[in-house]
Amino acid sequence: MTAASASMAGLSVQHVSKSFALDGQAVPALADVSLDLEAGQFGALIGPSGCGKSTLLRMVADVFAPTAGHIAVDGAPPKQARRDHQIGFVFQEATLLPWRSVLENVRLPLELLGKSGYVPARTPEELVRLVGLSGYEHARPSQLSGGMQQRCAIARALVASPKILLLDEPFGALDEVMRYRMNFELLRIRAETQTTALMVTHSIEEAVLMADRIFVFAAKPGRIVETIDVEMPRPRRLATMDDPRFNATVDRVRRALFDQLPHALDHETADVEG
Ligand SMILES: Nc1ncnc2c1ncn2[C@@H]1O[C@H](COP(=O)(O)OP(=O)(O)OP(=O)(O)O)[C@@H](O)[C@H]1O
Repeated sequence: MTAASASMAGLSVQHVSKSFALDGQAVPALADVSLDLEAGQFGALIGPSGCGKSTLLRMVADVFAPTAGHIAVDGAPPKQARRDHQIGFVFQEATLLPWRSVLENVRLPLELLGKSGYVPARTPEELVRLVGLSGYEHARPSQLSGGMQQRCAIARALVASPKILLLDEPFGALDEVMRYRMNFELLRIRAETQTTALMVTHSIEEAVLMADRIFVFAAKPGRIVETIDVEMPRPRRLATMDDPRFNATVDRVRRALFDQLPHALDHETADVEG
């Protein structure tokens, strides 16, 4: 990739490896991972537990550095992107401050920024409306459902107008109907903000519904075994899931995931069938 195209990119991960020290040994968590997203694209990471999906997200967020390789967020190293508040992060748990109202939680990153004169692209009030929490501005997190808490967390992640939104199984704790509702809400919010997004999920359907590009991981060491472009028009709706291309893509992702474990699955089937 040239310097010019790198600066156009939403996210560039090039030959990234990560090892953790365990009992004095370096244990590889990720090996030679490369992926690209154009600005405004939605990427999904899917793979077995422990294959390093969260580790990759945390390196993009500059929680820690890769052992080898390069990451660029909108052309900048993660450290600089984080300092410039270009990274928004949403976790599986909403991690809201319980003593603060919805609006005060959304406003928090701006207060931490402490930059007088910083004018956000959208005010906290606008973001609360955008995520569908009008009327709940002054509610405490304990007065909200799990889905509403995640809406609040998404608004908080967007308040400093990040270039990239990182989502680590954001709807994993929600029931299935609420998860689909939140999927469509997130698609709508992202379409309005045009933020690049990278989401970890364990749901194949969720990955296909949301993403432009799916990165299928294998474990030990964590690596990408297949990159699948989702050729489905936007906006995506419930009817998108009836489209034959949706099911064809789900099958393709499932094959890429299960090809890693054919013997384990045969064994399971044999057990179930007695
Ligand atoms: N801070 C850390 N120190 C040591 N090892 C770590 C650390 N973070 C992650 N690991 C190890 O790296 C590997 C990948 O973990 P990671 O949480 O990234 O996987 P994951 O794919 O997100 O898993 P899951 O789907 O279960 O959330 C695991 O073996 C884990 O034990």
